[in-house]
Amino acid sequence: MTNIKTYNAISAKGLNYLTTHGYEIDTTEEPKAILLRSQNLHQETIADSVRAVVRAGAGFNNIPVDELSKRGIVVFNTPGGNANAVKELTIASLILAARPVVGAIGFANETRGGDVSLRTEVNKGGYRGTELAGKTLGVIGLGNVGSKVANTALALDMDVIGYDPGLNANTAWRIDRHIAHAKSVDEVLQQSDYVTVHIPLTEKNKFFIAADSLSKMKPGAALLNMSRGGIVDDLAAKAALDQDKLRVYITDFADEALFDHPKVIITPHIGGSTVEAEDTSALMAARQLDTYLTTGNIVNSVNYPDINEPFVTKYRVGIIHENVPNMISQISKFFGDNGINIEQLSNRAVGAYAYTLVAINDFTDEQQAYVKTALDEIPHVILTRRYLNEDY
Ligand SMILES: NC(=O)C1=CN([C@@H]2O[C@H](COP(=O)(O)OP(=O)(O)OC[C@H]3O[C@@H](n4cnc5c(N)ncnc54)[C@H](O)[C@@H]3O)[C@@H](O)[C@H]2O)C=CC1
Ligand SMILES: O=C(O)CCC(=O)C(=O)O
Repeated sequence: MTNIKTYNAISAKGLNYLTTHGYEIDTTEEPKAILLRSQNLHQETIADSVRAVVRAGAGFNNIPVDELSKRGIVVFNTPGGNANAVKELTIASLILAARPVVGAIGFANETRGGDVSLRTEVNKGGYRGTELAGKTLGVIGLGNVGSKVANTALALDMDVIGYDPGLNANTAWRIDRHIAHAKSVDEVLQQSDYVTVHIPLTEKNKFFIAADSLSKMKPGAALLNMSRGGIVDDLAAKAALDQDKLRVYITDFADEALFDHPKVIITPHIGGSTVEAEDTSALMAARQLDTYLTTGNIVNSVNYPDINEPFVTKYRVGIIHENVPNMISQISKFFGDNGINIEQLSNRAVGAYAYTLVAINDFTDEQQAYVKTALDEIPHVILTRRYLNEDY
């Protein structure tokens, strides 16, 4: 039985997939993998037995990716699995930023007793809002979430301007042609009545929206942060609200500094909390994990290159190594020197790391035992795993 350690409430869809594929869940003993949502893994000890960590979700700033990469542990996420849920909360937040719905609900509840209808009709003037139609929405980060938010805002008759220097040929097509592409963040900040950020929390993106950027925003603009605490400098946002520069700040990340502020709406990190998003993300996570542990194929890794090839031989050896010259020739020479014929060899690199997947048919028990230890002796090899094709 292969043990998977889980953290957080993982949807039964994902857990059932794993149990029906022969895994045991939530056993802390020698786990082969970890499946989690927002648990802070930076504070956990990760067992030597772990070969993969899967984040059922998009953001992976809660995972010590650099440390795990050095140990040969593949880290996955589930891109797009919860994007629609975050899009819908962002659209709801846009409406909450335009119309004082939260205050109006409170007011309606306070009018109980006496002639309720008269009391609401006479006093409702304080709850007048504005319309989104005709206003400009600036979207920073046009990935899975941001592209959906931008496209949907067009349907609300907003003008939309987006900024994402990381777009490529595969991701750019998702964005409606009516969305203006800004060349700089400043362009977005200066032109938008509403600014929404949909970028990952990385070293570079820490306090991406701080005092300087807030000062470039249109007076009376609204700011939305459904991405992560730490991407917006909350203290700077609070100061901008207090100085009437920013009209409203809506964030999905609670912060002591923001509680009870009349111009702030806080939700408790519920962007991805829908039944559909939790099911989709957990199922994606479970499938990616099972695929890696049984075939060596890597899909949606955030620290190693993806290799996804049909498993048509009896065996495979997956070799995680540093991205340095001469690795492929050393690996193929190793197999040749040990009389093992390579049917296919796939290799890809990303950043400092590379992955080589070697497909084999004739592989004696003796050769397998030797490869398991000796391959790791090649300098710059981090970890090797052998895969058996049960269907061969
Ligand atoms: N509130 C919640 O429950 C959820 C929050 N999130 C957060 O939202 C973030 C985005 O999610 P996805 O769209 O699914 O990720 P994604 O990876 O599909 O898209 C992120 C985009 O941001 C762009 N980007 C990165 N740095 C940038 C910068 N400095 N300026 C402009 N663009 C930049 C990238 O090029 C990429 O296109 C996640 O990293 C996560 O932190 C995601 C899902 C749920
Ligand atoms: O509901 C969750 O697991 C958090 C979702 C999230 O923040 C993410 O996917 O990045």
